[in-house]
Amino acid sequence: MRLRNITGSREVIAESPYVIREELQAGCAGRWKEIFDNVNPIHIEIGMGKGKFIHTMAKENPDINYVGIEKYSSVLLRAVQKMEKEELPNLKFLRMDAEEITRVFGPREVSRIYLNFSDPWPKDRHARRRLPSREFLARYDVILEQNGRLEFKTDNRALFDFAVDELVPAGWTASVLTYDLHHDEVLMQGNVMTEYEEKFSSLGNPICKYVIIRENNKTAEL
Ligand SMILES: C[S@@+](CC[C@H](N)C(=O)[O-])C[C@H]1O[C@@H](n2cnc3c(N)ncnc32)[C@H](O)[C@@H]1O
Repeated sequence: MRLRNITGSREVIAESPYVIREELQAGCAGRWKEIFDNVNPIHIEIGMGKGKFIHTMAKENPDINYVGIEKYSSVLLRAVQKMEKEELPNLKFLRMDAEEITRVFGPREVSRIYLNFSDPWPKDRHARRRLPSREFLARYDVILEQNGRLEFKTDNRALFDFAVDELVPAGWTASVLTYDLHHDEVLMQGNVMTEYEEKFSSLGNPICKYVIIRENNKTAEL
């Protein structure tokens, strides 16, 4: 998702108490419990778009800290605007490219990562930009705690097949996998719909999902 560039979006974002300013991001690694002022688990969504999913999750789960990550300020602006009448101390946003994620989160600092309807980057030469690619899995390996969890859902079957194929070379194994989430009574329990999920499921597209519990990540051996 890339909205037309909105003049002033960077300035509005910088003023929001929900957004960690870009010049402060590198100083967050290893300090997230201090930032939230509690020891609750940290769950992050990478590529949050306009933020419906993470906003709902933060409201429903006050004992979990949420960090939403979005690359484009024009998109993040929409999430920030929704927060103007809200008070959610367990939610923060970062405007950044997730390629830099190990700069902003320390080893084992994150309990759960959500990838929802990630951009497909259909050209082969762009495969490493896909958020469930092996290059990104290696980054997630560093920041996820032992027994941390990665959840990925999409309606794009080609991207999902790619994501599943990337698991073995990265040394990961899916604990749960479905090609039709919305017809799976068990997995649908507690499912929070994202903006893209609402849009594409209403068109009749089946939603694929995998869940991974990461038992033997590299940082777990530190
Ligand atoms: C297709 S949208 C999905 C939005 C939302 N997760 C949903 O399901 O409705 C993907 C979002 O991921 C963001 N994104 C893509 N690559 C990213 C990256 N490397 N770092 C941070 N955000 C990224 C895009 O800007 C876009 O807003």
